[in-house]
Amino acid sequence: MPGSALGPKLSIDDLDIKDKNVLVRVDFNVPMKDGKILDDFRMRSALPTLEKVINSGGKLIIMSHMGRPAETGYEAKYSLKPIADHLGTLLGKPVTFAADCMDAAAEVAKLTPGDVLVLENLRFYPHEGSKDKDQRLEMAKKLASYADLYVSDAFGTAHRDAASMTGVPEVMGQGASGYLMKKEIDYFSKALKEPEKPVVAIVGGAKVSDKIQLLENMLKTVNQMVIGGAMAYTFLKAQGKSTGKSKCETEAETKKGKIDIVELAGKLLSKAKEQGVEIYLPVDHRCSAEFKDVEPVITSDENIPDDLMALDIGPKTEELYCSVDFAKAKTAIWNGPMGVFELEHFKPGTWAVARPLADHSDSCCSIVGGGDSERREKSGYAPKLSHISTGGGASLELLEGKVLPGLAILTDKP
Ligand SMILES: Nc1ncnc2c1ncn2[C@@H]1O[C@H](COP(=O)(O)OP(=O)(O)O)[C@@H](O)[C@H]1O
Ligand SMILES: O=C(OP(=O)(O)O)[C@H](O)COP(=O)(O)O
Ligand SMILES: [Mg+2]
Repeated sequence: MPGSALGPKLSIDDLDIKDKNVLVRVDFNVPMKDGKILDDFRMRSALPTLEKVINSGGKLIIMSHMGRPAETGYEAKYSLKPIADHLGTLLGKPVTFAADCMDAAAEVAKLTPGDVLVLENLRFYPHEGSKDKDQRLEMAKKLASYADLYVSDAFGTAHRDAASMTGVPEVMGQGASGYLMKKEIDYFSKALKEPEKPVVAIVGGAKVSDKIQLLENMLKTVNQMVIGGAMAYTFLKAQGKSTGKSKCETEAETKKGKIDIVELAGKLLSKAKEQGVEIYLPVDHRCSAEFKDVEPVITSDENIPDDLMALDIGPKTEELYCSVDFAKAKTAIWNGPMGVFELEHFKPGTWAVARPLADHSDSCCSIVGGGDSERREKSGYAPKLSHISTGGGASLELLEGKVLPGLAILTDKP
């Protein structure tokens, strides 16, 4: 497991913060709807690190991405301004905002010890997530110019080789981990080093092209894999079922170019069979003609009619998924909701999976990850879950055995 294999990293506690400009990369990519924050779990989780900088007399500069802006440049729905305002409430002090993350020197210069500045969404520049390292470094140099010290608390983004994650510490020649990063890595080093078997993985959500590529290696570790969310439709397509108007990803961008993930899903199903891993797929769905919170149409089987989109697993699937042997499982790893649980009518599937996990919490170590995890926590089952992680893709990559670039780049403890 990389966290432990990499050895301890320089910590925020090792830094002399007083009067220094401290640039902290956080993952404030929180779920939003109509400019409102649906779940601030990721923000609250980073507060100890932010408060440490403030209370140590540092000048705090916070940077994050938000969403996946399609075009480069400003897009109101992905602005971090509402996040900066909410952070002011959480910290109980004024938070200033730099409307252009690459032109923030004037705002930085105004900071006095204990002040807080939030930079606008890093992904408004293509450099942040560019495949071209030089382009990433160009941005990293600018960001690094604002600060004396770099701290990463963005566990949820640690699997991304982005300008702000790997470029800035490379340019500055220094990078320390914040408290959230350390807490997550410490937890996963123990829990995933040798996960107690049988292991059940529950995989859903919307980032299908990213996450499907992690499943092949996970087959080595898991005994049962329960699939929901949009991930399910790529698998059903591979089985020749109809997926209607559902969000069904068919291609993924990789370092070697585009790959066909329907084909990959088919291969995964055969491989799972060979390796004795049971894969569970939906046998019915809750659907709608449009992406709206309306009374669902329930399909009679796994096929989705052409004029409908599936937005949640159906009642028969709920029953099937509840029959998974959670009583026997010793470890359960859950990433991504079973449906669009932001919408009232499409949350039952996600809640249905949370219930058996909570019921078997005495015998099974249950780890839930992702930007939406806490709303699963709000289902009322969370107090019984073992660990709620701020990282979805990041925790899956750890489970798969990958080294997270955003962690590897941090300075080793002397
Ligand atoms: N059937 C579906 N169709 C479209 N989107 C879905 C579906 N099921 C789940 N989602 C969406 O997946 C999103 C979360 O996906 P993802 O980011 O991959 O998971 P996580 O943040 O838990 O790692 C939620 O916003 C949810 O609305
Ligand atoms: O929300 C995130 O990941 P997650 O949805 O897998 O938990 C992170 O902020 C990373 O975002 P990205 O997957 O758009 O790079
Ligand atoms: Mg997410």
